[in-house]
Amino acid sequence: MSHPHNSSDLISLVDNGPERSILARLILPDVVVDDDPLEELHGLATTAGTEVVDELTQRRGTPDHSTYLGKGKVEELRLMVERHEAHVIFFDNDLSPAQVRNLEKATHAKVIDRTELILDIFAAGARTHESRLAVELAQLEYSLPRLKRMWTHLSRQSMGVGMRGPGEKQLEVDRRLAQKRIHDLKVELEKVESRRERQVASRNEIPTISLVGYTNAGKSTLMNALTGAGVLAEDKLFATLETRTRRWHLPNWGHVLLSDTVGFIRDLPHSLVASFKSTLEETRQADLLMHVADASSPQVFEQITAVYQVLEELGIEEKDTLLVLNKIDSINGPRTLNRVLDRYPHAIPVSAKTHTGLTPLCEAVGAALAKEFLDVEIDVAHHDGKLLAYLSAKGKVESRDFHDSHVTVRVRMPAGAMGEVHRSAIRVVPTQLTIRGDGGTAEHDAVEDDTTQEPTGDQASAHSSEVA
Ligand SMILES: Nc1nc2c(ncn2[C@@H]2O[C@H](COP(=O)(O)OP(=O)(O)OP(=O)(O)O)[C@@H](O)[C@H]2O)c(=O)[nH]1
Ligand SMILES: [Mg+2]
Repeated sequence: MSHPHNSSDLISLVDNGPERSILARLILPDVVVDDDPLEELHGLATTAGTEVVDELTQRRGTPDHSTYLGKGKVEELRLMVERHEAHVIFFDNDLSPAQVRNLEKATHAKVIDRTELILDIFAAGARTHESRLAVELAQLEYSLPRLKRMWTHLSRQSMGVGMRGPGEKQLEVDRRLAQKRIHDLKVELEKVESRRERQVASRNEIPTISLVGYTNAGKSTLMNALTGAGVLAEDKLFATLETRTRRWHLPNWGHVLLSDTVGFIRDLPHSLVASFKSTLEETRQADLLMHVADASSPQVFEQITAVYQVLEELGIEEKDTLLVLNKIDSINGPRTLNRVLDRYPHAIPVSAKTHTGLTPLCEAVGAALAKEFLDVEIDVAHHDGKLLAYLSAKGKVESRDFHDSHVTVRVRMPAGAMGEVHRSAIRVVPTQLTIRGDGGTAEHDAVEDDTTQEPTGDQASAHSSEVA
């Protein structure tokens, strides 16, 4: 037995190499797949830190009741596990607790379904108090009906830091305790949510734009290209798990706030979407969404649809949205791009990497904001303190000129707040404001002021500069 991995459990615990994983997917008849139906799962498996050693797919009318895949395929999986000494099998599908148990018994490997894998990635990447609460809640809600512990990596166990979210604790707590913890987490998250809601709302005089999109579409790269911010952008799924808001000087417009946030994925676990509500507060309150899609992906249409589905689930699909087709530098031939533009003629092609198309993008953002905000000169009676306060609260006041009978206020107002202005003002005239800068020299000042957003761990340095 010379193979280093042909060893007892004890030795494999001190083996710090990546866990070996096998990918599996059942393709049901109504599912359209391209040449590589396991590409996304492969990305998830490597993001989770495992080494993919083999893969298997099966087309079938319905899943098998007890083992999800058919008997022959389960036997194939068992042989693969044996041959590669694999630790874990990832399924691109969601499995019932009984199916997981039966598959684990038949293959002698850990079986992780798609939801659990995504939860694991979020748990490993969560850096802030807020996102940790959200992930722990989602993991507990997933594991409660199963009363199982979440998957932990061998390497992490051996390093003594194997706990992700509820992790080992889950084994010890009974159902009642888990329910109590879920209750407490919900209460805590509600507090965080309402604090965040107030905080984001307090910046409402500055137009806010939120980047949304499928994971790995290039949102963070675009944020960096537009604002010069140094947010983390990586070729891995869910590189961003928290919201970062930066000041962005939009040419011919002035300062706006740009938020980069967590990416979406198809079949994103519902519990996760719900618990990420506070992390997505900037997106919920944004004046405009920039939906970034990877135009070079063969799955671009499915990904765009998946993003709209998650937005709908969050109740924010009604917003003004600009579709941005990113990565046009890596599209082979204009036909692929035209195929997307045929379906989405108003989309804006860019490359965040080579900075192509950023000028038309800025123009489109300015035009979209112009529909939402008005630059106006308003004459207000001296005694109308209420209206003066309203203008300061809702708009961005540029100047006040005091005259004998009235005050002339030059202000940028959200279109939706103009009703009250027209009711009380002496006179309202549209103007073209010259928006002044904010005094700062850097165009990418961070605006985050949330004390709960304390980065910890190995990404601390990447994030610390953003807490203002
Ligand atoms: N070729 C090409 N690659 C790009 C472009 N924009 C981003 N990328 C690459 O795509 C990968 C993902 O980029 P990110 O900016 O991290 O994507 P994201 O949407 O923020 O991803 P998550 O935060 O993980 O959801 C990185 O490897 C980038 O270098 C582009 O315009 N062209
Ligand atoms: Mg990102």
